[in-house]
Amino acid sequence: MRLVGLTGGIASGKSTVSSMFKHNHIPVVDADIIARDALKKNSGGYKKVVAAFGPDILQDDGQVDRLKLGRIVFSDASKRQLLNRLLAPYISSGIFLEIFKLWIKGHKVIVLDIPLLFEAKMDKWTKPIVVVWVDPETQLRRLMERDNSTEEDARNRINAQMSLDLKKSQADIVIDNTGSRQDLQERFSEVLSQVKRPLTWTEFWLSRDGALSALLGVIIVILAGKKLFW
Ligand SMILES: CC(C)(COP(=O)(O)OP(=O)(O)OC[C@H]1O[C@@H](n2cnc3c(N)ncnc32)[C@H](O)[C@@H]1O)[C@@H](O)C(=O)NCCC(=O)NCCS
Ligand SMILES: Nc1ncnc2c1ncn2[C@@H]1O[C@H](COP(=O)(O)OP(=O)(O)OP(=O)(O)O)[C@@H](O)[C@H]1O
Repeated sequence: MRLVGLTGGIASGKSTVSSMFKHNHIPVVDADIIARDALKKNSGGYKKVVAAFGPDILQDDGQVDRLKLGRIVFSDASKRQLLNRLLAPYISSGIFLEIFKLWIKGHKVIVLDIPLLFEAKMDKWTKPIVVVWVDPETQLRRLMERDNSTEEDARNRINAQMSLDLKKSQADIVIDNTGSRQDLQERFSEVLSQVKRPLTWTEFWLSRDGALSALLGVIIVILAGKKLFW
């Protein structure tokens, strides 16, 4: 099984690229969705975060006010580290559960869309690592346009992550998303052929079909041994 790491900076275009993989029938595990579920009312993560940050982060309906919590953690590194520490067990277990579900279904290539792939040290589980890169001005502009946020909020979120250039330097594959959507689509097509190339033997044995083949082989050897020696 091939676990492809997909990461980048906030608003660099990960979700846009992620939807292109889904459109090409490659399953995607989206860490942002898992992190969102971990904060849903009355979940384990919710209880820990409310206990740590207090009821002021809640809306009238009892759900977490994500904009308010975002303003708190993206302007204070220690509070962001606290939030990350509280949610990390729920996010990583949620990611591995989703991978297992897809492995059982026999998927051979799975994309992990994880914004904090390097920060959470999950890059060691993935190969190749695809980094969606944009220049700082484009990133800031797109983030402010998409979220209708102030420049200060947008800069706080951008600065809360590892430098995008540093992530780019650690990538196996870089998608430069500073151009148009058409440019992105063309670059994605090149990346897709690399991601879909045949599995290596190691990746095959890690897939469901490989594990079943190995199990069948062991059973045949045992049965053949019984017939010959017993
Ligand atoms: C602080 C929260 C509530 C703000 O929610 P909001 O809906 O405004 O933002 P959203 O969740 O869509 O995140 C938008 C982007 O912010 C960035 N981001 C999210 N969390 C973090 C973080 N802890 N550190 C740095 N960047 C982050 C990512 O690029 C993400 O794609 C939310 O981001 C959160 O719960 N973050 C902690 C969980 C986490 O680490 N998620 C990233 C999973 S790898
Ligand atoms: N090539 C492009 N040209 C113009 N706009 C783009 C391009 N690629 C992405 N966008 C827009 O930029 C914004 C950010 O893209 P996207 O949401 O995919 O980033 P992201 O990396 O998933 O962000 P986050 O980290 O917040 O999840 C979106 O509004 C998206 O529509």
